[in-house]
Amino acid sequence: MEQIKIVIAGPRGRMGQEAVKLVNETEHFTLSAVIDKINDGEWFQDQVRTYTNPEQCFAETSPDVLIDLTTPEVGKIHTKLALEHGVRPVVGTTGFQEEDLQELRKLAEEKGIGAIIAPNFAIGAVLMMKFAKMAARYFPDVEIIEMHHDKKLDAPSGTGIKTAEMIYEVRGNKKQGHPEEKETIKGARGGEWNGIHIHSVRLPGLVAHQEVLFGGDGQTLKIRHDSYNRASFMSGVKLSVETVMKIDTLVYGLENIIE
Ligand SMILES: NC(=O)c1ccc[n+]([C@@H]2O[C@H](COP(=O)([O-])OP(=O)(O)OC[C@H]3O[C@@H](n4cnc5c(N)ncnc54)[C@H](O)[C@@H]3O)[C@@H](O)[C@H]2O)c1
Ligand SMILES: O=C(O)C1=N[C@H](C(=O)O)CCC1
Repeated sequence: MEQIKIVIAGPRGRMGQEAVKLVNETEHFTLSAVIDKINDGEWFQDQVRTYTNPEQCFAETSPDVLIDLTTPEVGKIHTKLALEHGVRPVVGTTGFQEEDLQELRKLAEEKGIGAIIAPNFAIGAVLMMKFAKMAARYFPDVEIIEMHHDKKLDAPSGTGIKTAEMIYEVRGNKKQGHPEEKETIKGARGGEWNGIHIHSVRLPGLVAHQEVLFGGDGQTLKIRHDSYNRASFMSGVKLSVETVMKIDTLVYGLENIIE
């Protein structure tokens, strides 16, 4: 199998550390360099050079793929720079808006290279979203409760937003609850996107969890996924790296690349 040369941005982070392990343990993956916000020019784990300047990194190491696991603002910059340098981004970083996706898709297509932005790499989470989309056809009343560790920067989570988008595709906009309901404490009903309420819980001890709660006449349906560690995301990262080499547009969401 042909070697895929990979740069990882955010290699010291919770996800970055797992991604480094994945790349080192996968025979046809090679780590070319890492991009960090500190340690410019230093060796990373006695293995590859650290760059703080992504453009210099891409120019000097000519990788095939960038795996970005940083922060919402940094991730957007890295993804754009990667595409401009002909490097295929696999992005787990969350916080991308619709207009970011549009701009990046245009850039990927102009360059004729693939890009994958996946709010959740865990296969179980992707199935949870697909099942939620199926259920929404029969249960249009739904609320999303996403629960994450308390170091998370963005709320709602990328997964929460993606789930709402997938439900919206079949259900459309719908006002839920009492037409005259009023919040006596601001935010009590969570965030709302096209009538879908998303509640964000942040607690120490959690990793990444989500429940999609449907209600109908005399019944409820709960679809829940739990990631107990970051290894749960790595088979999705591996699949994304392999797939991004074969496509020539931007794919948003792993549900579009798994059967
Ligand atoms: N798609 C998924 O399945 C999935 C799963 C878990 C986390 N995430 C997302 O991945 C991102 C990272 O999560 P985490 O828990 O690993 O966070 P983290 O805070 O542990 O790691 C982020 C890392 O990015 C680094 N960083 C910050 N600025 C940088 C810069 N300018 N250049 C290079 N590196 C920089 C930080 O030093 C840190 O090590 C978040 O956006 C999170 O929401 C996605
Ligand atoms: O730990 C995080 O941060 C996670 N973020 C993703 C999201 O925002 O949906 C997915 C799971 C973990």
